[in-house]
Amino acid sequence: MIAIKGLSKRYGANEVLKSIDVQFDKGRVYGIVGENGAGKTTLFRCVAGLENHGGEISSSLEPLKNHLGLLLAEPYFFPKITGEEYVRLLCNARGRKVDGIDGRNVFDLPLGKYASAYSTGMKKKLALTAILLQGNEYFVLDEPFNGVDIQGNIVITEIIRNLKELGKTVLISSHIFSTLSDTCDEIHLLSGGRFIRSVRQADFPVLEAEMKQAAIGSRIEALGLT
Ligand SMILES: Nc1ncnc2c1ncn2[C@@H]1O[C@H](COP(=O)(O)OP(=O)(O)OP(=O)(O)O)[C@@H](O)[C@H]1O
Repeated sequence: MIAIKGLSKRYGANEVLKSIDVQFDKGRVYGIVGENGAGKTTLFRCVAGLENHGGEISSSLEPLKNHLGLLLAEPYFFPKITGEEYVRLLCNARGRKVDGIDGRNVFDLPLGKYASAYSTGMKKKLALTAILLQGNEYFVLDEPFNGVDIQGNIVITEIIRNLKELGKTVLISSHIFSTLSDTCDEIHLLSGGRFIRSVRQADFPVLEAEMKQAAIGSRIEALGLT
């Protein structure tokens, strides 16, 4: 469980998160949606302990950052480190030995090659593999499906379902509604620094319809296409 109370974050005059209160429970998958710049990544970075912020973030396993795997939307890798070395480095940081790494290479990555030379999708798969093998309890996945091939997306969807069954807590952001409705128990809509809508599975179609209506409105007519 992760409990967030009065979370606020500003960059200079830009107040990105405004006193957010929310709880993320064990064995549940949460989707975070919101338009570009709404603050999803900022929220995730705060949860992962990468940003100073107002308010409190606590968890049933402390310190939270030692049990949390963060998948960044654009993972960065130091040059001259192979995929295998990266996975081992992250696992060692948690005092975890990785045996039979080749057998656990679910995305068939070229682990002997430099990670910095991987494609965008391969980098994401590598970063995800590493946080999975770390044996985390909490997973914060910023746009995990974006840039990943169809097979990879299918595997990631199954992995998320598996994490839920194992009782892990998973937060995901995505700009593709179906990826969230396939995996999440709840979806929170972030706007103006707050969660303005929080819906459970049964109401996902309602939320999707609302967001579609708000997105399209009369914009297409305004284009005056003929
Ligand atoms: N390091 C930073 N310094 C200053 N402003 C920042 C910084 N990081 C993010 N911001 C600002 O915070 C706001 C939220 O950004 P954030 O990246 O969290 O949004 P997001 O919801 O993840 O967007 P997207 O869907 O485009 O990825 C934006 O206005 C952004 O410009």
